[in-house]
Amino acid sequence: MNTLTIENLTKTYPNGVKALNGINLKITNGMFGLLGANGAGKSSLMRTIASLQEPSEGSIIFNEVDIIAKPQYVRENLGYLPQEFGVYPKISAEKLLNHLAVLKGILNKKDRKEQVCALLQQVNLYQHRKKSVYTFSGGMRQRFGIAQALLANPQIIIVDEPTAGLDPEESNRFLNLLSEIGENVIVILSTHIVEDVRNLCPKMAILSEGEIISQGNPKNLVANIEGKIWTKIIPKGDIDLFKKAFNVISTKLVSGETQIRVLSDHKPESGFDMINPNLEDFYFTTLFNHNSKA
Ligand SMILES: Nc1ncnc2c1ncn2[C@@H]1O[C@H](COP(=O)(O)OP(=O)(O)OP(=O)(O)O)[C@@H](O)[C@H]1O
Repeated sequence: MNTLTIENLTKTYPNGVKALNGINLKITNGMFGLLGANGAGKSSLMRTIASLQEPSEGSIIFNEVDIIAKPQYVRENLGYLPQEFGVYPKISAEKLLNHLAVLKGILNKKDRKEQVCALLQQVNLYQHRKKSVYTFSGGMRQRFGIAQALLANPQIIIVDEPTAGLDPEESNRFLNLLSEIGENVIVILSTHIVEDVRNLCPKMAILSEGEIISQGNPKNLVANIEGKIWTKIIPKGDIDLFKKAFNVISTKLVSGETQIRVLSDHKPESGFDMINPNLEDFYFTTLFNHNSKA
């Protein structure tokens, strides 16, 4: 069993932005979802775990090794798919993966060839192996990204916002691939897409303004708000009135009509219907409660 223990992790950038503020997390094998809005600090946390930057305070222990003191240990065991992969050189996918495998320390030519071939097959890019990644679609690039992250059998895999910008079909394909990676390694999926976490992750945390404001099993978390989420279609111009009168956690357009969702222990007023909450409702409720405390 792999274990990643993060304690009191804080990151303040040189410009004074405190992107992480006292993060505590314990992550074991399986898929862990890290959910947060843009700017919440997800990439900062992922980069710090991947030892691409040092924290200002706190500790990260991976399998009993202090990886801030010994970043090499996590680097040897890590597969990382960053949010931005940068510019791809104009060489074939196969050559590029082979090159990345050398960088990952797979020096035996036969082993390397076997791994590159197996990974290209696993991510369904084998038939495109002679094409340059530069010519790939967004979904194909992300699948290539997973192939490079899986080189050298990593024990911890970090994928940062992997489905952003993918169309639904490509996104599904990518998530299916991710779910096949297995339960024997730690996979951290950082995303702002609630649906991705709901479908894939037995454990999750919500990050907001550099702090973990909730964590647990998605189903158990949603159970906490059962019977407390109410919905109503309202005239668009009345949003502010409802926001003043009730705990409006979210506003959505549904078939051109404005639907609000309200957090309340009892029916707010006539015209409201109780709904079965989903993870998105829990996410918005958590943000709402956090912001009203602030
Ligand atoms: N290198 C940096 N120098 C200064 N500030 C930074 C740096 N990187 C991130 N930030 C700031 O830290 C905060 C958290 O950013 P971060 O990229 O970690 O969030 P995120 O949740 O990954 O959001 P996004 O999905 O938009 O990247 C933001 O206010 C961002 O502007």
